[in-house]
Amino acid sequence: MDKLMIEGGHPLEGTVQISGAKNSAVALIPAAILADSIVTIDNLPEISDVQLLAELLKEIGGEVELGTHEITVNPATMISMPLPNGRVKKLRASYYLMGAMLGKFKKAVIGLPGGCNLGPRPIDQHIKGFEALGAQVTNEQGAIYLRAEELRGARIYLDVVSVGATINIMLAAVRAKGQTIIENAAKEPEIIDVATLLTSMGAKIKGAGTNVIRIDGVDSLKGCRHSIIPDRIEAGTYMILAAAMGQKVIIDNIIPYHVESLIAKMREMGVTIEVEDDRLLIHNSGEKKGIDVKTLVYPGFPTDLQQPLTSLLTQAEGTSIVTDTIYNARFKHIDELRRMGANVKVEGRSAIINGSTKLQGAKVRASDLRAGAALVVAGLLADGITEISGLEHIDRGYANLEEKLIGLGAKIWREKMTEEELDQVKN
Ligand SMILES: CC(=O)N[C@H]1[C@@H](OP(=O)(O)OP(=O)(O)OC[C@H]2O[C@@H](n3ccc(=O)[nH]c3=O)[C@H](O)[C@@H]2O)O[C@H](CO)[C@@H](O)[C@@H]1O
Ligand SMILES: C=C(OP(=O)(O)O)C(=O)O
Repeated sequence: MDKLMIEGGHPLEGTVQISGAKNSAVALIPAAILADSIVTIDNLPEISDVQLLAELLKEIGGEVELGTHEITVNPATMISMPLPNGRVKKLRASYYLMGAMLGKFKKAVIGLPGGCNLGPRPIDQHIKGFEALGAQVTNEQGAIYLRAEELRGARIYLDVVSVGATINIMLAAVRAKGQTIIENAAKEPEIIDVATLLTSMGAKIKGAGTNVIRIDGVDSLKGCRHSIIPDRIEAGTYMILAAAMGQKVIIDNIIPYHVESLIAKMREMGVTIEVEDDRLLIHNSGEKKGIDVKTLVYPGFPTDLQQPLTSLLTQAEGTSIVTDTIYNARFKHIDELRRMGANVKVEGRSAIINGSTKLQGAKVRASDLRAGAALVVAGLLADGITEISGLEHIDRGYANLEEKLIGLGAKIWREKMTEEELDQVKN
């Protein structure tokens, strides 16, 4: 097992290319199950969630070729094999196998998903949607059993705005008889991306990206080629890194509109940002002001950027308050930031950050994906060496992290953990 080593204090300069979106890729790959012929997806991020999904599609008999930036899936030989545990627990997005396999085979057995531990992450709205479409759903010993004689379109109102439930219901509904209407749907760009792929496959979907999505079911779906949208959360992470340590950093291959909420909040802090067609230029503008941030569903400020932003706010003058309205336990990075000298406390769903504080390198642990990103930001800011363990979380969502950061001038590398360190992680 490796740890990430960062020698802090080196300024960043240059251009970073943003990869395809994790949260699109992990839905698009299961969506390929629904086709009758070959689906090719490009601009694929090199992350472990993608590798796991490729393996899961092979487990159900798919012919899958995973290249560096492209995946080809031939679903013709797939069968509805049960996937009760193993790989499904290693990522959140394995829940999309439920919608896709229910749509295609009218039956599926899938273990409960894993993913970042951010407090309770129920899937009741997914199940409510599948049941409304006519499926019988039971939870037996940690696996969800889904079965339907036939799927029939239905009107489904989501009690909670959920990205996963919106996409999962869409995946099943494209093969249902008649019309499905999802009300109070989530509006994230990744939902539009999935709808675009499904439409290229022959699905009839209107309203993706708004809070009402209408789907007219079709009898079959064909293969196609699709290119994934840029990862707005990876882009946001590099924007934060640039504001923390950059001289002049260009964040390239993005859709600036997708990161508007972060641009607005960073400008409020006093960061200078120039917006161009598909890139942003971030200049180091010296002193930063503390701000208050509340995470919301899209187009509000994304919860997935809350943790890395907290690290940047340790460098802002005055008090900042970061409130997460989406998850109730997304502050596991705060203890680690405190270890590095940050003046932060958690009260309920808010982190209260007093700055600015000089951070010191320390041995810290990433408890989840974006906690890892927060520690990378802190490590680049800190004096001395920071050692980050828990890299399996970071690798779920950041493609070629060290390569990209070294390209900007950072001093960052991986080292094997010692026996003693491995023992500490196990205990
Ligand atoms: C793979 C993927 O795309 N992950 C993203 C997705 O996660 P995920 O799809 O799991 O997140 P949701 O949008 O579903 O969750 C939003 C909120 O709704 C609650 N909820 C959700 C479903 C449900 O059936 N019942 C329920 O109560 C959740 O506990 C959470 O409080 O959206 C989150 C919110 O933008 C992001 O943080 C994750 O990066
Ligand atoms: C929470 C996240 O991922 P997941 O839903 O896959 O656990 C994330 O990407 O920040």
